Amino acid sequence: MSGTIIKSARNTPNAPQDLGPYTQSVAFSHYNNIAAQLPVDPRTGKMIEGDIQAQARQCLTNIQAIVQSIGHGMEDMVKVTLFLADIADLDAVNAVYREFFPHSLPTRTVLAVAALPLGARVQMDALLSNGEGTFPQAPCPLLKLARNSDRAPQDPLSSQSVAFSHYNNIGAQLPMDPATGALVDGGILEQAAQCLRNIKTVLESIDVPFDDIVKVTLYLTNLADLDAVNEVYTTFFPDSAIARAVAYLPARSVVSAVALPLGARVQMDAVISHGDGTPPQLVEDRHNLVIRARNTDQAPRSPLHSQSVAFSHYNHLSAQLPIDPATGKILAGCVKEQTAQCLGHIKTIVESIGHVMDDIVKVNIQLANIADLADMDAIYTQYFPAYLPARTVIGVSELPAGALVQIDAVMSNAESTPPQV
Ligand SMILES: CC(=[NH2+])C(=O)[O-]
Repeated sequence: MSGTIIKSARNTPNAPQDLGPYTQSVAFSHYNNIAAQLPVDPRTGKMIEGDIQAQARQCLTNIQAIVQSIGHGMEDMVKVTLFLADIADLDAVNAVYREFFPHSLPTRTVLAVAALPLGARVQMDALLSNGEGTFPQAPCPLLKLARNSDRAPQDPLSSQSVAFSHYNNIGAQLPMDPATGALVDGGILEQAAQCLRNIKTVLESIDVPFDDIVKVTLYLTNLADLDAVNEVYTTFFPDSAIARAVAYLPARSVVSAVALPLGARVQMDAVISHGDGTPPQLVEDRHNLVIRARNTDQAPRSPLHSQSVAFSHYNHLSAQLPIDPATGKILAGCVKEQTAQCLGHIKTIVESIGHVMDDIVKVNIQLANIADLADMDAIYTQYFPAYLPARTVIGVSELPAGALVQIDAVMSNAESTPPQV
């Protein structure tokens, strides 16, 4: 599809530019993907001195500088993901976070991870609404819709769902009972079921079917819980008779967190197709909504997710582990070989649906050892020689079967799926 897609990849000197091979913001269609921001002062290119609040303020100042450099404001934010080195820092970060979102709260996902680049204590990435669009969309005034329901857990610092254009974003749902505001009793099975029930409740509150989910990210504090979570997951997906008939499963990524808010063992966030859109799309468009889930035998298949799920002008790719196609097992090799294997799978999936790597707008990378970052980058840049997507890198405590790296991606989808407006 290269050549028909016009992405807008932009950098400003008012935010850090040279911390890795990424573009600060990559806009396509009605969304703009903001690369993870570290607490680095753009004037020195170095981590700032200071406590966790100073670090949080610098991350948000960098995001604000990027957003303002492209004519937007923080009120246009749809989603923020907040990565902490220590979950105990959350209250301190929240106090700063609130200052940057006085009026309109994006959805939010919070997790503590094993390590962040440069030894930072905090990092944040973001998704921005992009009403002006990129070619082939014409600029038009669009409304962002942030909605909350009393029937799902309330979070004073996150909207439950923020819809814009043809997508809706659901903030991370903890296994919280909305009636008590506390975690549900029980173990991982009960917690996983409550996360999914909360997502379902949020969707019902805005009259959106569960199978309109295109991507789910699971955050687990212990990967040994994954089989139990999957057991519950498959009782929720597919949901409707139509989705069961085609065995529809959203794209999916699993992230190993060191800790989650409230001491939860699991949380989940989701990206939703939004057939009715926000104005000027028509509610009637919902009836023509097409979600295109695709798999190729040339890349690892899973009974738990589709390799790629396209809707409207975006396509979501499931996280790719460095699975060796010859053995079906994690490639026995160093991080460079494993990175090439993950990106090789992504390239195969991308090409199987008629796209090229340059159509990718955002990449998320999990490293088992953050010290592998430079080696991973050495391979990464070979896959993006001409243009660099926005990007987020985290160090995780664990990856399945001892893998060293896992990578997922979001891709522009200029051909679109109906409704085409
Ligand atoms: C710092 C960052 N966003 C990256 O991808 O290396």
